[in-house]
Amino acid sequence: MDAIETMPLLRQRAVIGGEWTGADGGETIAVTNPATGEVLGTVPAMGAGETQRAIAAAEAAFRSWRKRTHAERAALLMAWHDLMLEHRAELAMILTLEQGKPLTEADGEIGYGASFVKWFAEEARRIDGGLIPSPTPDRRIAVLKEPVGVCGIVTPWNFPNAMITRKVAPALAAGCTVVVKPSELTPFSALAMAVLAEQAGIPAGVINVVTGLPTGIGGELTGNPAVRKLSFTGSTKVGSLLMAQCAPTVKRLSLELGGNAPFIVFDDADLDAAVEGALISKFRNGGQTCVCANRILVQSGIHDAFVEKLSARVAAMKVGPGTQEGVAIGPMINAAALEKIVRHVDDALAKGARLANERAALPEGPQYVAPIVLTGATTDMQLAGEETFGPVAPIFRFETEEEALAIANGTPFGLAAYFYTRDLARGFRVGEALEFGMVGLNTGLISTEVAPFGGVKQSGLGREGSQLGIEEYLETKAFHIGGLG
Ligand SMILES: NC(=O)C1=CN([C@@H]2O[C@H](COP(=O)(O)OP(=O)(O)OC[C@H]3O[C@@H](n4cnc5c(N)ncnc54)[C@H](O)[C@@H]3O)[C@@H](O)[C@H]2O)C=CC1
Ligand SMILES: O=C(O)[C@H](O)CS(=O)(=O)O
Repeated sequence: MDAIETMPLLRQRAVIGGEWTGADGGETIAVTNPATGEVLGTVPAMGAGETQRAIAAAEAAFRSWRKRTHAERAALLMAWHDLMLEHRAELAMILTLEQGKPLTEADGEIGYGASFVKWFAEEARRIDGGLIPSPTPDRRIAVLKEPVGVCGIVTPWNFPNAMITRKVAPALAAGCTVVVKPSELTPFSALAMAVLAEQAGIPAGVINVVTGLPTGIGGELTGNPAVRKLSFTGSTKVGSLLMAQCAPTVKRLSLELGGNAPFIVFDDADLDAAVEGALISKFRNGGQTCVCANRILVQSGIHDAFVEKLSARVAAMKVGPGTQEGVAIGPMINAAALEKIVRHVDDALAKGARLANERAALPEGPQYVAPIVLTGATTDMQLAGEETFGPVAPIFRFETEEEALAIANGTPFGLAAYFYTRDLARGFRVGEALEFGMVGLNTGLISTEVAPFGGVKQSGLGREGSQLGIEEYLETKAFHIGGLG
C-alpha cells in the first residue's frame, strides 16, 4: 500500500529545538509523488524567522553537545545507525514515494546512508590533536581539534537520505550541531531521520530540520553569523550563490556540486565489464546522480560491439513506479527535470545523433522517460556541456588516447570520471591525467563511505566520507603553554 500517511515515521511538521512545529503563519507546501503527481502530504513553509529560531536552538544545544565525550557521541550515533537499519523498509518506502527511485535502490540508499553514521561514530573516537616539541624548554605546544560550531546543511532531492547522513554524521561526531534544510521536493526522508535521532537519544536542538521554499531559509543560514559552516550538495549554480552569501560572515564551506562525468572505453577494455560499468554508472537513480556517466567515449575499434551490447541491455529496461517489482527506471523528479532531458535529446538528434535502441513503453504518469542510447554524439551538443541528469547515454567515438583525454577534461566540472582498459601503463597515465576528484578504473561505482567523495574545479570544495570527512567539521587550535621553565 502506498499510503504514506499510515507510516509511523512520517512527519508533516518540522523540528526546532526538539519541538515538532508548523510554520509561524501556518502555511504549508505540498510534497508530490513523482510517479503519479498525487500529493503525498505537506510540510511547513518556513522562512527566515523559523530558521533564526532553529539556529538559536542549535547554538544552545552546542554548548553541551560539544562537552559530551567522544565515546558518548559515538554511542548515540551508533544508536541512530541501528534504528535506521531497524526501520530500513519504512525509510526506503518513504524515500521511493517522494523521490521516485526503484525500491531496491531506495533500500540500497538507506544502507549507504547508515554506513556514514557508523563510519563517523567510529571516527568520533579518533579525533585527537597532538603535542609539538617546543622550541624553548619553558613551554609546550598542544594542537587541539575542536568542533566548528553550528552548521547549516542544505541537501538535494536525488539522495534524500544519504546526503543528510553524509553531512550530519560527521558534524555530530565532531561535536557540532546542525540546522538541516532538505530539498522541498523530498523532505519526508529528512524528517523521518530526525524522528529516529530523537528515539536514539540525540538531545533536542542538536539536529533541527526546517522545511520550506529555499531562499528565505537559505538567506538566514548563509547570513546569520551564529552559523559557522555551510555544507551544501546540489547544483553548481546554487552552490556558488550560497558561497557568495556566506562570504560576509566568512563561513567554512563544504560544496558538493554538479558534474559532467566522462566514461571512456578503450579498444583493449573488457567489453562485458565496460557495459556493466556503463549501465550502473549511467542509469543508477534514472541517471539522476552527480557522478553519473554523462558522456560515454568509445574508441573506434570497440565502438560497434559496445553500442550493440549496451543498447540491447537498455532496450530491456523496465520503466515504471519505483514501488513496482522489476522497475529499473523510475519517474524523473519533476517536470523541469523532464524538460531538460527532452531538450538535450532533441538538440542532439537535430545535430546528427542517432537513436541506437527502441524506446521502452511508458506507463501512465507525468514524468516518465524511456532510457536511450544515442550514437554520433559530438562536443557541440548541449548534453556534452551540461549534465543531463536523466537516462540518456550519448556515445562519442574517438581514435586516440590524447583525443579522449582532451574531450574528457574539456569541461569546467571535475567530479567523477571512469575509464576501462587492461593496459596497466595506460591505467596510470589516464588515471593521473584526468582532472576529476574521483576516478574509476574498470569500475562504474565509486560511492562508498570509506573513500573521499568530492570534486575539483566547479564541482565543489572539500571531501565527504573517509577519514577526511570529519576535518570539514573541526577547527585546529594551537595551544601554547608557557612558564614551564
Ligand atoms: N556533487 C554532488 O554530490 C551532488 C550534486 N548534485 C547536483 O545538484 C543538481 C541536482 O540537484 P538539485 O536538488 O536540483 O539541486 P539544487 O541546487 O537546485 O538544490 C539543491 C538544494 O539547494 C536548495 N536551494 C536551491 N536554491 C537555493 C537558495 N537560493 N538558497 C538556499 N538553498 C537553495 C534546494 O532547495 C535543495 O535543497 C545537479 O546539478 C547535480 O549534479 C546533486 C546531488 C549530489
Ligand atoms: O547526490 C549524489 O548524486 C550522490 O553524491 C551520488 S552518490 O553518493 O550516491 O554517488
